[in-house]
Amino acid sequence: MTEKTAIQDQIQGNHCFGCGPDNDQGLRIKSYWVEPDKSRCVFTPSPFHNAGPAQYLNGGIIATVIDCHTVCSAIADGYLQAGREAGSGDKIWFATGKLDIKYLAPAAIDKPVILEATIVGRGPKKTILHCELSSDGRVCAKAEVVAVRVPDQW
Ligand SMILES: CC(C)(COP(=O)(O)OP(=O)(O)OC[C@H]1O[C@@H](n2cnc3c(N)ncnc32)[C@H](O)[C@@H]1OP(=O)(O)O)[C@@H](O)C(=O)NCCC(=O)NCCSC(=O)Cc1ccccc1
Repeated sequence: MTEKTAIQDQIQGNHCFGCGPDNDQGLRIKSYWVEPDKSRCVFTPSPFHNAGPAQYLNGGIIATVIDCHTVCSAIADGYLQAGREAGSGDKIWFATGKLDIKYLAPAAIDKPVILEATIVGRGPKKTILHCELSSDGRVCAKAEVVAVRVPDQW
């Protein structure tokens, strides 16, 4: 299930600030399946992504990369569950319904953060994921995300 092409590069028409290849001002994160139901993303912050203290990563950026990594994984999983290649045919689109984050430790601004998302539940209209964000070998945030299926014209 490990793929060389990022999930975001298989999905068409994504202008999202966090993950859209079509947003040239955005973070443009890239996510990859590493196991069935498990995806990974490495994001390298820029110095201006900092929190109040210059050495730490901003909490909103942390939320954005968790949101985008998990929702893109839900979208890619939607294609898998439908037995279709990601991005093929009618668009499968999910939106963030719930994003519940525990910030456990500060993440360094000058080190990559690693995100690992696991699909823990699927319903007809929603996918539930857990995500951990680590920096320098330490878990800095844990999240539960509910991604909700929305119409393709959403
Ligand atoms: C679509 C929805 C989230 C839910 O519509 P509804 O008509 O209410 O949905 P419906 O009643 O059909 O429920 C279906 C199932 O879902 C469940 N469930 C629902 N809500 C919640 C909840 N809050 N918490 C927990 N669960 C919830 C509900 O219980 C039900 O479960 P069931 O099947 O009974 O077990 C709507 O409130 C909305 O548009 N919100 C704004 C979303 C938005 O702007 N997000 C930010 C922008 S997107 C982004 O940035 C990411 C991105 C990146 C790249 C690319 C794409 C995306």
